[in-house]
Amino acid sequence: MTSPNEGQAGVSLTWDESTEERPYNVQIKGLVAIVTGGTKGLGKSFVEHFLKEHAKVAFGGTSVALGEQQEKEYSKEYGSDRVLFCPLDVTNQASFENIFVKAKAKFGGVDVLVNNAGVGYEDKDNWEKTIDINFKGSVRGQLLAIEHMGQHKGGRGGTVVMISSRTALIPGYLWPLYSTTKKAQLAYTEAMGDEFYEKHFNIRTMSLCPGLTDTPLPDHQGEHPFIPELKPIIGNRSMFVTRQRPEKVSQALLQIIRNGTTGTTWLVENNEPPRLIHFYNDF
Ligand SMILES: NC(=O)C1=CN([C@@H]2O[C@H](COP(=O)(O)OP(=O)(O)OC[C@H]3O[C@@H](n4cnc5c(N)ncnc54)[C@H](O)[C@@H]3O)[C@@H](O)[C@H]2O)C=CC1
Ligand SMILES: CCCCCC(=O)/C=C/C=C\C/C=C\C/C=C\CCCC(=O)O
Repeated sequence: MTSPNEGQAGVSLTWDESTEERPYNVQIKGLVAIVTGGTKGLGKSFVEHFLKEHAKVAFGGTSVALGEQQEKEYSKEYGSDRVLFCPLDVTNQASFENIFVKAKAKFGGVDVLVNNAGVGYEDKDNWEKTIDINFKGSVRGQLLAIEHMGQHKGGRGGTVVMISSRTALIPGYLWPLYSTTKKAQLAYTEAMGDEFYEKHFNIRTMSLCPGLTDTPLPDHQGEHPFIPELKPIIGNRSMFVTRQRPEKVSQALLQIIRNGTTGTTWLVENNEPPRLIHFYNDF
């Protein structure tokens, strides 16, 4: 049986179909990764970890001046042949397709998509952005990955990682819609992670669910996201939770890209190593 990693840089494996084990051992060095929302927070940390591990990275985001500045800095440190910034809005099909096209033109192919861009709006003026970016943006990314990475279209196959959230597993009352989009993204990923798709496209799809992490995103804690009158009630409570360091999530990301099986869901919280989540024990 052909390996799911066949064609990815530095990888040539076979597997035994009679077992459930998939001997993934993907090398990060030499891979070409796309990271969405890559200029800040977790995305920035992912970009830097890929570069440190000798991968090539196309990163995109809506903060164009910041992204261009970072591209210059990374080029100096890691070489201009290993990094590319593209303005990217994951809600826009042409914009999202552009980063695949540019990455393939510069690097010769794409091996990994990290669907990281995400927001947490819950208020009456902005809530639809949370669905458009977190859920619809992730679906758009998955479909583009199949189109541009799938071996049925001449791609070399690869890996999609959805950055979901602990709140997809245990929804929080402070972020009901955000939790919902993350749960929807998780359900979609589980289905797209079926071996059926892996066999057709040679693409693994997995979810990584971080717990609270030290980035700009959770900074509205202490204020209710859509009912300001609740601020005094929730303020103290939310401050008890320690935010983990972004590099712990990046290390988890690299670990599951190296060894994770398609369709799996991983929780990374409290600065601990990633933990495989087993669903459906009661079914
Ligand atoms: N920080 C946390 O506690 C946790 C974060 N996450 C998830 O991690 C991911 C990254 O979040 P953080 O780094 O924490 O947040 P962040 O706010 O620091 O970064 C989000 C990034 O997404 C970009 N972005 C927003 N809208 C976009 C769009 N339409 N197109 C392209 N890029 C866009 C932003 O410009 C920013 O660079 C999100 O999906 C978030 O839901 C998951 C669990 C915990
Ligand atoms: C958009 C808001 C940021 C969402 C952060 C996220 O994705 C993951 C958070 C993980 C853990 C949060 C845990 C506790 C937060 C502390 C207090 C809130 C209480 C929520 C509750 O009890 O339901």
